[in-house]
Amino acid sequence: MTNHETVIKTRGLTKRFGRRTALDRLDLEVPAGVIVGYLGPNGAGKTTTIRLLAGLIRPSAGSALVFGFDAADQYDTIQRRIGYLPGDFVAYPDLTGAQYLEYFARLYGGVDRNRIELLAKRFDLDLTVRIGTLSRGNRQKAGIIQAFMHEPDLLILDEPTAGLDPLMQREFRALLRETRQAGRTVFLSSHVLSEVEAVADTVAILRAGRLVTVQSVQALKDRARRRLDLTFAGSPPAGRIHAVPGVQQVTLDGHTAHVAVTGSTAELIKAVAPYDVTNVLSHEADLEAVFLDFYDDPEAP
Ligand SMILES: Nc1ncnc2c1ncn2[C@@H]1O[C@H](COP(=O)(O)OP(=O)(O)OP(=O)(O)O)[C@@H](O)[C@H]1O
Repeated sequence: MTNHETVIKTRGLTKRFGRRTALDRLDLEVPAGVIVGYLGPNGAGKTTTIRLLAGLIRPSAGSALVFGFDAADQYDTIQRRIGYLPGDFVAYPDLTGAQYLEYFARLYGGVDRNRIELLAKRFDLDLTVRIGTLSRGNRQKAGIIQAFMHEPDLLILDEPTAGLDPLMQREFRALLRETRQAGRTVFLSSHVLSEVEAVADTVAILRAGRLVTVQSVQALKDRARRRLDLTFAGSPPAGRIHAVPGVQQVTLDGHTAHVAVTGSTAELIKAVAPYDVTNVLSHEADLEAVFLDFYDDPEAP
């Protein structure tokens, strides 16, 4: 597979449930080898999109192509190349983890048993325990192994880290990075911004069934406001700081200037360098605020 391939391509993809439009004319393209985070408030249509891509439901209008095949009509052709993790994953309670994975391995036309065992070890999952008696997090691990074990070219993951403890989330992120490294593609939905920010190349934001924006994580960070506390030996050069492009706000507190700036902070640092700066404290970019702007529906009552 070349890295220029378009893995997912939707055109006017629409899903209605009765009179409710869960997904409204989605146009989305995902190239090979990237991790896309699919974000949106509750009920935005994330799960609906994922189920359309996984061929589980049919669109009311428009189309979803995966590897150039129609996700609804030609799913059998692409099934082995896809790893799918459903969101509300309550599967086969009477099977042990091993039996459950064996069942899927047969569906995928065979999977290297060593790979299953390696993944189970990596995620610290006991495969001899019945799925029904596993904790939520451990059940999620079984689902993750099921999605990754046949090394599919595309992973479609609905809230993959739900229920995982921080250690396992870290392991999962490492697995995602390895997956991208291998040139494979990941489409994952999430509510957790920090988690998407940590792994995704691109974020797509959905609101009330409509795609609001698709941006690189870097572009979002550039948009975000950053706060810097600059402390000077003497009085802060407030006028000079104000004049720097991107500076939004300057508040003085003794020898310290609290500065809010959008985009790069390089210009600001350059501008104050000739003054006697004794300390610089940089706070994390406030991505959350950028997202809330996108989430906020100006047309809502
Ligand atoms: N099978 C269904 N029948 C009727 N309505 C549905 C069905 N599935 C989804 N919906 C509706 O479609 C809309 C989108 O739901 P969806 O589950 O895709 O949202 P989501 O973004 O995944 O939400 P969440 O973050 O809460 O999981 C919601 O209003 C939901 O009630």
